[in-house]
Amino acid sequence: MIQPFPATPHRLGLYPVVDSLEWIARLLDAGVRTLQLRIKDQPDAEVEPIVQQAIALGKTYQARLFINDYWQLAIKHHAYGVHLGQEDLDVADLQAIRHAGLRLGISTHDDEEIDRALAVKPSYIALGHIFPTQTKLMPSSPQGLEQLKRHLARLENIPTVAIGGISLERAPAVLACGVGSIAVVSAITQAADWRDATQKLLALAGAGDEDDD
Ligand SMILES: Cc1ncc(COP(=O)(O)OP(=O)(O)O)c(N)n1
Ligand SMILES: Cc1nc(C(=O)O)sc1CCOP(=O)(O)O
Ligand SMILES: [Mg+2]
Repeated sequence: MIQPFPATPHRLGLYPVVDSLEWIARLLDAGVRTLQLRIKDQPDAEVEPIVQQAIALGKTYQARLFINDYWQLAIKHHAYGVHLGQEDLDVADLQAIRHAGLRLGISTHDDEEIDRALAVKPSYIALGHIFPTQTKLMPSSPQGLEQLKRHLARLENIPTVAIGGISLERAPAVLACGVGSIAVVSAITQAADWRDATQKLLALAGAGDEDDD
């Protein structure tokens, strides 16, 4: 029988996804407690010191820092968790991640991908992209809120994260669907006032259910 990945709080709250140590530091200082370091397609040697420092910072704030893609570095430096996409599932050593005690989040974009993700018994399932996004070139169409609701109905027993085009204005409608977390990039990193945007998003989504970590 497949062992489940370690649990996260059921509601992960506001979940910024950022690409630098500077962003990690300022968001932790602003009260964010679930976040992701997402650096794309760089050599491990360049990424390793950033991953290492980000993990150390996350621990200082007792935050839930997920490392995107670089699962070996996440294991080596004892991250809270790893986030993987469907293609990553083809190559990552899930057993090694599980044995190391890291949480695992998995991206999904349709029913088939949800089936595949559930079979791995991850810590959370991400559902995207909900709205059009400028941040990443997506091969699929936006799912919209009705599709999100449909997915959530079958995912009551696992933490869920919505991602893709979630702005401050759209966040209340996404959260009203019952999802436990909203992952955002541009709503914070492209905001005219990132601190104000972060506080407003934290007020809407919360920082996560710290008590049941
Ligand atoms: C919370 C969250 N959801 C989805 C993604 C996308 O992950 P992936 O499909 O692996 O694509 P890249 O981010 O690696 O381009 C994510 N990073 N975080
Ligand atoms: C990194 C990523 N993954 C997605 C998915 O659907 O899997 S959407 C996305 C980008 C999200 O950025 P923004 O909040 O700026 O739209
Ligand atoms: Mg990935």
